[in-house]
Amino acid sequence: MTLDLTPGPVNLRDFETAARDRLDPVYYDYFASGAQDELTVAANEEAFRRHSLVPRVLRGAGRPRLDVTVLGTPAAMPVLLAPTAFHRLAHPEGEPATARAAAAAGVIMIAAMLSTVTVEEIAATGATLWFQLYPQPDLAFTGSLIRRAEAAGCRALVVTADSPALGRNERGDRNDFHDLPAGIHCANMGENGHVRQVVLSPDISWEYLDRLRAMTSLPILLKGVLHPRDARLAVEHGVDGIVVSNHGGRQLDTTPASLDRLPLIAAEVGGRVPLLLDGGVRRGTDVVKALALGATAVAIGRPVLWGLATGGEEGVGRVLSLLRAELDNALTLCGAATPGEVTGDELGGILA
Ligand SMILES: Cc1cc2nc3c(=O)[nH]c(=O)nc-3n(C[C@H](O)[C@H](O)[C@H](O)COP(=O)(O)O)c2cc1C
Ligand SMILES: CCCCC(=O)C(=O)O
Repeated sequence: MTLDLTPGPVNLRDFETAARDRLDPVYYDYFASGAQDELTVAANEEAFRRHSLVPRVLRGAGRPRLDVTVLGTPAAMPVLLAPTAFHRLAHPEGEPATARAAAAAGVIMIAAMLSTVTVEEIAATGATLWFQLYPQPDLAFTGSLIRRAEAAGCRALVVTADSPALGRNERGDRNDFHDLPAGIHCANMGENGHVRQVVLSPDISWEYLDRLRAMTSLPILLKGVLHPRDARLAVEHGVDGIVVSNHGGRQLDTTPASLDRLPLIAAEVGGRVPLLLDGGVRRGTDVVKALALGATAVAIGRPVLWGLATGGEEGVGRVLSLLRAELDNALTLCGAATPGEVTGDELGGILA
């Protein structure tokens, strides 16, 4: 017997390296890549580096509490699992393994419409779920998905608005990766023995959103907002929350970092609805910066996939516990007692 003394991943970036070592390179590229030159992918992480945190001292704040409630859903920390498609490409157990880890960590998982296991089976893990929807032009079908998500116990609907078409992914082109492998399919899209194609439609409009609003009493979040005027329109159209996001740089390349849009959107929305932010969150300090700039919570996409690819449920659990420990440490060092207490006052200037 050999004793394995390798420490294993100690932060979220280490998990990417570990996952790359294990994954089929084609699937690694699918998860890691962004659109075209991947400028936005890089910008998302870079934006966090440009901000500094200025701690307050001697506040006697005690150990911070990390729990939050977002649109009525309690969570153990202000970090959600962003919706990401096709978890069975990362691990044979797929989304249920992710969901079990989310449940153990007490965090909200946004289940992707394009999951490789049905929303009912993901919900059977007992995880707290929200459901992400790509609005389908077929409203009746969209309605049936919403009914299923509601029946499965999902507590909010996250409508992805940044995908009137698929972004141009050149790593996928180089790898000729355009179809799921045999045995893996979009499980929620099954209908009378065949699997429906997902439609990403440029015809979806605010009017469609009004129809969705009338179809469910679940809170609706609009995901993929970068322009303050769209944030205002979203509020006017009765949306309950906004996810400031550029889809992890996978849709329109050269969009600004989502973090850089957050203050503008926070100013426009003025606290009328909670804001979530995703894109490039890799550190507890990143979470604090997003909170300081106006987010109620953040979501992480790729790090969850790296955890899943590396160690299934345990890997995702480790990613979540590392980020939790980092957030706890960062809040403590900032002198903050709760996530809600972090304000712009805690944030230094832009260094770049
Ligand atoms: C492999 C992959 C698949 C994704 N699938 C979806 C999806 O099905 N629906 C969606 O709204 N966003 C999807 N996203 C975007 C994420 O929800 C999120 O916006 C993004 O990953 C956040 O950036 P991060 O990966 O830097 O944390 C996907 C992202 C990745 C990396
Ligand atoms: C057809 C959409 C694919 C899932 C997705 O959103 C992504 O890979 O970014």
